[in-house]
Amino acid sequence: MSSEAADDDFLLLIVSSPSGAGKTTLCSRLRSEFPELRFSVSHTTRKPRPNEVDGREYHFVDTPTFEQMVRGNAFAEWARVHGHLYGTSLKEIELARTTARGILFDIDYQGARQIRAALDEAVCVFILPPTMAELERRLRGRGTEDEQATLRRLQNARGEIEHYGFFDYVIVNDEVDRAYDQLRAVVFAERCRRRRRARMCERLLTERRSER
Ligand SMILES: Nc1ncnc2c1ncn2[C@@H]1O[C@H](COP(=O)(O)OP(=O)(O)OP(=O)(O)O)[C@@H](O)[C@H]1O
Ligand SMILES: Nc1nc2c(ncn2[C@@H]2O[C@H](COP(=O)(O)O)[C@@H](O)[C@H]2O)c(=O)[nH]1
Repeated sequence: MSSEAADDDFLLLIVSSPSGAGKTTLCSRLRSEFPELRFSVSHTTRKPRPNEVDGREYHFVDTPTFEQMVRGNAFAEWARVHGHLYGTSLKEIELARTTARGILFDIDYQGARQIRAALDEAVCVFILPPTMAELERRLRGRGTEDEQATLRRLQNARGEIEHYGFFDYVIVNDEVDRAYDQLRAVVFAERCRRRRRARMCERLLTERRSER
């Protein structure tokens, strides 16, 4: 994974949160508004939920397949999260670099740290629930996990929130429209980073008088 090859305009946007805080909801809005950001489809050993499609939400694989990919250095990052394996393949990032203006990762803090270690320009956003009680209400309300998995995710939430200091931006998802406004503002602000404008500045500087 080379960051030198990166186009200076290419945005690597990582969105993380404790389970149930609302990052999938917010990322799906981002994907509609910014189709030029390619969503990174992770591999996971978790079983698909009823509405999930292989290749769309995740590449669903069994544990031996995932472990073989780890041994083959196929992942840019991978981690065990809530008892399952999840990973971002190098191929996902390469595909985004050749077909899109950026990549959107919905990954946990462990993955965010690994991507950032390899690609320093990655922008990391942490989504928080307004309260722990609301987190539980949302997770239970979604109804996708059984009781044991729900408790595990709720128990892991505190340990995840402890990593807030790593992130560049923290957004409290109290009211979804307000939280989304803040997330899209991050995209607009990051697009204006000086390093993403270097090519534009250089072009202006080399423009000849007659071209004005
Ligand atoms: N601001 C909000 N107010 C109320 N409910 C919300 C809000 N944001 C999201 N939700 C709801 O909370 C539930 C969890 O949201 P979502 O699935 O987006 O969480 P997540 O962070 O992606 O969780 P996971 O990490 O488990 O995938 C969903 O039912 C979603 O509709
Ligand atoms: N480190 C990684 N974490 C990932 C990846 N894909 C998803 N995730 C995170 O796992 C949890 C649970 O997701 P769920 O879909 O089972 O609810 C959540 O925090 C995701 O962000 C990945 O490739 N690497």
